[in-house]
Amino acid sequence: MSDVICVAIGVLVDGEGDDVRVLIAKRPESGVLAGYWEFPGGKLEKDETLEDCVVREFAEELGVRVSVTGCLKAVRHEYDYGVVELNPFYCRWESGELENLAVVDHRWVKPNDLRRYQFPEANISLVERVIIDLGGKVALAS
Ligand SMILES: Nc1nc2c([nH]c(=O)n2[C@H]2C[C@H](O)[C@@H](COP(=O)(O)OP(=O)(O)OP(=O)(O)O)O2)c(=O)[nH]1
Ligand SMILES: [Mg+2]
Repeated sequence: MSDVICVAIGVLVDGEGDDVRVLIAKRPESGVLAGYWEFPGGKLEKDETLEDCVVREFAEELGVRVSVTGCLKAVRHEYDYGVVELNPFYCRWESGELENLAVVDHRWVKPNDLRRYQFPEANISLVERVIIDLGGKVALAS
């Protein structure tokens, strides 16, 4: 069996209660999962922690510095090009302004509206988890 592609992704959360929003980004129109909406992130590099990876990817893809506030359960999914392990983290914004550096679009969406966007198959259970986590008045670790 070929190696698992290890990926760290971030659910960047802003606001609280009824005003809570999460950031989603649109993948480029070429390459793997072209044009799908996603949580920003990417492949783990050598000698890097998953948390460092997600922070680096937000800087590279969207030009912002984020910090990790929590983690979600990892999910594995088999695509035709290989098995991907998504390691998701809750993040919060620290500094910088969002720019579409390596994504083609980004949006702040209400958790309940996430289902309107086309995410990769691997994200389906994760999207439901995020809606549950952010749907209540539960304060995220800060
Ligand atoms: N970033 C991200 N990747 C996802 C998500 N869901 C999902 O199945 N993937 C897959 C697509 C890819 O096979 C893999 C991560 O890919 P990526 O294209 O973001 O990797 P990367 O940023 O390191 O990009 P590159 O260096 O290969 O250009 O995970 C998601 O929500 N976010
Ligand atoms: Mg990426």
